[in-house]
Amino acid sequence: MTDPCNAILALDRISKTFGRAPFAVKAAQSVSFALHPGRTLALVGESGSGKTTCARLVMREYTPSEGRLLFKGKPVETGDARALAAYRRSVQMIFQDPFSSLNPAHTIAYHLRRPLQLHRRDLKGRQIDEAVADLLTKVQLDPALVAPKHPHELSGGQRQRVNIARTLAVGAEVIVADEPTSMLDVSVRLGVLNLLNEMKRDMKLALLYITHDIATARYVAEDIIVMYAGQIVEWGNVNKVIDNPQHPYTRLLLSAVPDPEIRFDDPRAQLKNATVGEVRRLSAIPQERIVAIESDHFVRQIAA
Ligand SMILES: Nc1ncnc2c1ncn2[C@@H]1O[C@H](COP(=O)(O)OP(=O)(O)OP(=O)(O)O)[C@@H](O)[C@H]1O
Repeated sequence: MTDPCNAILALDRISKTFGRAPFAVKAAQSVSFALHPGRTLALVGESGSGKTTCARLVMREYTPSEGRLLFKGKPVETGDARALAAYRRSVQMIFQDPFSSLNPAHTIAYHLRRPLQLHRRDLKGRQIDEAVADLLTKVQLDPALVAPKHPHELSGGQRQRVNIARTLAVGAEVIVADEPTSMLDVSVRLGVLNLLNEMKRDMKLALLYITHDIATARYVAEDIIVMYAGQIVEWGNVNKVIDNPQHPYTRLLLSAVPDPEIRFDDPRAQLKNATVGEVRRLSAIPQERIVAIESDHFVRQIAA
């Protein structure tokens, strides 16, 4: 997973510390992972584990305290304005709240025309309207119905599809999706995840799917990393990690997924507070040692 060969984007031992000692928060500690075209990497962890910090590092909103960010094998240098502009086009983000990133004063057509005018200068006049229609069709929205509407006239799921279309308009090769369905009705979540899956497959996009919900990771991702207190504690092939979790924190996350076969008052559904506290305490201790369970499944050793 950390092998940057064939990776479009890679984090190489990146750390990010906020504040100064003794109040410093190590939000990311020597984090390494790689994204590949046509694959999804799920980044899973509970609130405060460092997921959003990783997303912001990938988006270059944060500068790493240590480590390197590689794009197509080369370090992304802050001094090179052209390379940085190309990077910002290629690496796009979809946010949790599909409304916040759309301007309520403008139509959906306007939201898609703007990036096309900026990034597809070869397109003129009617060609731009055709490209807008094409983008909306790609995200399974009816262009005639949706293009003239304003964001408030669409459902949450439709708005998220418009946001996905915008990343395509810019020419994204990498999409960072930070909890893209958590604010949507349950009934439309699957549709948006399916769309991301199709785009990954058909357009060879590399996806970083950030979620606190380990249960959805298997649905969209080939690879997974589990994060706690800024450290990646377990990673590898998504099925191997979920079917054979080795780190107590991964087991804790999986045990918190409700089992439809077990009622909440069943003792098997109760998490033991003392155990949970101990798992968290031990998992937060920085650990260098990594154990290979298989060639595509790794776990950070836990303090004894
Ligand atoms: N700008 C900042 N300044 C100081 N501390 C920060 C900052 N951003 C994040 N942190 C701290 O870094 C740690 C990781 O936060 P982060 O937002 O990355 O976690 P997260 O897993 O994305 O959580 P959530 O799902 O709630 O967004 C937390 O302890 C948080 O308080």
